Amino acid sequence: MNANASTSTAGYLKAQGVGKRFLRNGQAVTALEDFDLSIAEGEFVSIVGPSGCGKSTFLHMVGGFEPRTSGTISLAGRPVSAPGPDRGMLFQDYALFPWRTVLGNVAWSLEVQGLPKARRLEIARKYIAMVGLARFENAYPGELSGGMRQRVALARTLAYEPKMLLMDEPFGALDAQTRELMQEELTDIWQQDRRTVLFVTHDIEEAIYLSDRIIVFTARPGRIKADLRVELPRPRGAAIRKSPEFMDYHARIWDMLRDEVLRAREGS
Ligand SMILES: Nc1ncnc2c1ncn2[C@@H]1O[C@H](COP(=O)(O)OP(=O)(O)OP(=O)(O)O)[C@@H](O)[C@H]1O
Repeated sequence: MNANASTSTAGYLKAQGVGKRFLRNGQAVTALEDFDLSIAEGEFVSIVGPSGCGKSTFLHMVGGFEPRTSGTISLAGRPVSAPGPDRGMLFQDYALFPWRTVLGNVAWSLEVQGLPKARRLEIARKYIAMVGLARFENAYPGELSGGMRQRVALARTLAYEPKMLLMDEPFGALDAQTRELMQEELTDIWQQDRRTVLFVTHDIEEAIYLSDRIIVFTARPGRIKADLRVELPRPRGAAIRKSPEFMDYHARIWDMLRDEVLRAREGS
């Protein structure tokens, strides 16, 4: 993917002065305040932070699902004001249609775009194969494990080829072993076309394993406490998790996060 001529690669996704206030029981809750973030095209960026610091709120604003109270967000030079096919969202709950097969679920987003049937099936099959489910294209979600369902959801999001993937704790509901395997599959898939990704997680290890950059949020209102580049080589095999460099990143990030988690607890 090439950078749009009118956009510097560093500012592919650009958030400036973003703020969000909610009203809860008549009281204003400031989730984010004067928040700036710039992401380059093709970067895999994770956000970690204490519970309630505004991570999901930010992701939903980038997705165009949540209106901002202040500030601007643009993607590839275009202002973000509503959801669009240039951004693909993936959540913890797969939100698959139980009455559709794997193929039917993945082809659905292409149906919405009005693609002819033969083309829809061709693209859907390509992404189903990419997530390793070619043998299951006629299975229904109820016949699949949680990890397989999340792979279907990933294939469905990839199938409409968004410029940017927005992932909110996508592996949060999976058991530890499946989660680790899904992380490995996601990096393999990501390496094929290096789409821009913004990934929210509570799991420091997951963030280090997947990311080029990790943004550590403060307790609410969320601000950037640290912006760390992960200088681990790619491709990253499972063994990298045991390397001293990996453990050093883990210790540094947990040190920064611990204070914020404590602050968030005191404030809640
Ligand atoms: N629709 C809403 N109405 C009122 N308050 C909200 C709403 N959505 C989020 N909030 C509040 O905004 C703050 C940030 O929420 P958000 O879900 O973005 O946090 P988070 O960092 O993603 O948390 P977690 O890690 O627990 O998912 C929280 O205090 C939350 O209660």
